[in-house]
Amino acid sequence: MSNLRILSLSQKRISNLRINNACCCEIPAGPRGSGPPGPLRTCYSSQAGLVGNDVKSLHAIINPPVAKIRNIGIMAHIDAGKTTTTERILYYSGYTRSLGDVDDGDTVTDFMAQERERGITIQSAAVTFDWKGHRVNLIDTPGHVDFTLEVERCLRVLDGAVAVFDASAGVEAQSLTVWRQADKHRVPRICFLNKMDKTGASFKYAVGSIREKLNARPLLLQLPIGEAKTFRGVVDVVRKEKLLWNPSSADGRDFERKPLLETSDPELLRETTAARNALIEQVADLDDEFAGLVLGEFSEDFDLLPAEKLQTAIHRVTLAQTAVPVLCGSALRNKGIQPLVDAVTMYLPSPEERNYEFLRWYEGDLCALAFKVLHDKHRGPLVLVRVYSGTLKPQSAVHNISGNCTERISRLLLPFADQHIEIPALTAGNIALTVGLKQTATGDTIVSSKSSALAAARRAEREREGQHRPAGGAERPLLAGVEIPEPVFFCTIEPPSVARQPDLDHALQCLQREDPSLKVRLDPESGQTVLCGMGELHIEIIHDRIRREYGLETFLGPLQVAYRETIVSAARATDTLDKTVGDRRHLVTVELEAQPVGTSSAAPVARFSESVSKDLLRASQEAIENGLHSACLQGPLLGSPVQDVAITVHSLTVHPGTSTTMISACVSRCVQKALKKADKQILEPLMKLEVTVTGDYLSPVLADLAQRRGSIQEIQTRQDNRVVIGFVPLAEVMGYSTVLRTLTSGSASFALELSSYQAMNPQDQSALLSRKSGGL
Ligand SMILES: Nc1nc2c(ncn2[C@@H]2O[C@H](COP(=O)(O)OP(=O)(O)OP(=O)(O)O)[C@@H](O)[C@H]2O)c(=O)[nH]1
Repeated sequence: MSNLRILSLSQKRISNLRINNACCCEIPAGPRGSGPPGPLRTCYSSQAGLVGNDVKSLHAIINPPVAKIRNIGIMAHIDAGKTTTTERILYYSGYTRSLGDVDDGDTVTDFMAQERERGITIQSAAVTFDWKGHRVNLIDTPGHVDFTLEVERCLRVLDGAVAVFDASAGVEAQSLTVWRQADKHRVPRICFLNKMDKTGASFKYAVGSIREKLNARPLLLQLPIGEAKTFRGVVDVVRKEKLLWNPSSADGRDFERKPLLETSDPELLRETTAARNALIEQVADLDDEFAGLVLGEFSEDFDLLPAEKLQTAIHRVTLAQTAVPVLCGSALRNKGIQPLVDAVTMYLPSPEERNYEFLRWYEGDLCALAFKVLHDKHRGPLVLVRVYSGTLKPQSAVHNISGNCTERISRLLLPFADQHIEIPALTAGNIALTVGLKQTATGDTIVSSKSSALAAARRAEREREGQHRPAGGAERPLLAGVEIPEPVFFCTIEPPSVARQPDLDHALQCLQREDPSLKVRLDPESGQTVLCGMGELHIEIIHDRIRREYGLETFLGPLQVAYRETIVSAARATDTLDKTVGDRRHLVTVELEAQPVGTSSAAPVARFSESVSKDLLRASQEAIENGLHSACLQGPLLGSPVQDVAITVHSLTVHPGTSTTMISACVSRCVQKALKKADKQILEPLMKLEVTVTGDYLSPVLADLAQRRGSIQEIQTRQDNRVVIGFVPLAEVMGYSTVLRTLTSGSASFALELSSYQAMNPQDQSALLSRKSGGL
């Protein structure tokens, strides 16, 4: 028991303990650091009684006070250094005993084999650690555009985020995208300007780009001491102290904090005083309470204003999202990470400081969101959940509102990358993995029981009525799910033999539960399975995972762009279906018109003329709409989905006894006839492209883009680089990374993001159609 008591003293010491499932404790014989490098395999049983008098202290670790919890994410542009920053944070928090390195492929959060090989973060891994009395649940999010859904899914459950930027590049395309996503979910943020050691790093430039591109108000809480090669440490503007890292300390653990003095640092002190005064004025402008303080007691001398008062006001301003604290450092050179984690605990909100409106409907009863599903070979599906209210317990039944099913949770685990600690309960504000939920998918809302869901629904409905808001959806008060973007690429996938098709179906089913941006469909003509994904990398990784995790060597067909189709003129059609099945006659006649609609609408808009009898419509509206939808799944030109169309049903006659399936079939066939008659148009995905290139390679890049039907919007100057911003059809940038590497000797980088679907011009459209009909 005495060993367990150590747990209550310092969470850090957990890493020195090894407690197996039978709850016998073991302290490693060797000194700290003598074991194998990498994460420790710490886990303990939650069985009652086993921990005796230490239950209370153990609980403090497992379920810390909610005010001390920080659910945060790290978000940024690809390669800005999120993974390296996370690794440093885990190391300094005591959870890892060696510094992982993305370049050597041994990081904790990039635990999937492909991530290690490719050096990118595919899945956001959730890790939990403690920092100076705070519990931090940290989710490392991927930066590649193919995985924006992962970012979005994580933002949904975060209370705060750290935006990491490359200080030599400032705000890049993908940072802008994630910033907008964080705005949408109203997630308070702090900024970390990483790579201050890199040639070309510029604090001033990076801060300027936050102001201009993100339209945010940066609060400079630090100033760098030196830049690029000379970067040595940072100045804490709030406290007027310098933090210098010991150059002989290999891991950056060792740094000293000293007040700035007139005698030793006159210039730095002057600069810091000016920055502090500017910070105080800026915060006072944004926070009335702080303004009162500044204008009253401390108006004569800001130096007298206690740092704590300024920090509290910065916390409020960060929470209100009227400004963003900015810090800097170099994760790779181990500088600036500890103050960054201090800032996370100091300025980012605890769960109880966020205003989640749905909480009052549950009145303290369980309400949780499943935000990620992982498949573990041994434990089956693991579902990452965030609890918003109430308590989640193992060995208990829960109700999934979204899936309308009741399931059983067998165990609860605190995630530490691929290491997990078993816990006896999960309280509001926390994030953990559940074992046992077999049907729950990403984005599902979990409550204690069906009756609890109904009670919450009634409260939500009453509230809407009270506010005279339109009813709707109140019967199922779901936490807002994550919007799933439409895939832009697809290809066929084949198992190694027909006998392995069920194995492939199983693998794809599991992968889809994990990753809702992956879509799988069956090609009705060829009978082949088709994978639809967000990008080349996305599909490549799915292919790789099927091989590694499910032992299936599959064959992918050529990667194809997911086009859409629409019509540009109206067309009318009539159809009759007359079929006798057994002794039952099914007879339907329909007349309808397909028209283009101006506004963007993925699903067909259904309209009914007055002549369609109301009774008939009531009985068959669902069947008609099913028919419309199925007809629009495959357009007449390429078999791509048809969008931006309205279908008006002018007349409908149905023989008594006709089944609804036959009505759907007749309507579907008739819509296809009308679509065939109309003038048709192919829509292609248009990508927003940002290429960062040095001046000498600008011309070849522009010439190449012109040949790719690209249109250039502007060319910005960013330090020594040129940033080309424009639009280019997706079909023209397949394999662009290889081309760009060759064109620029590997010196350029680019980011792509789906902008819209645009109409192809007639020549390009007929060239595409003849290519397709020629089987090319
Ligand atoms: N010079 C310098 N390089 C850094 C720093 N931090 C990270 N890097 C390097 O930048 C590259 C990308 O780092 P990661 O940590 O993988 O970046 P990421 O943002 O997690 O990348 P994704 O997971 O692919 O989105 C690696 O080669 C790192 O070694 C830094 O502070 N200074």
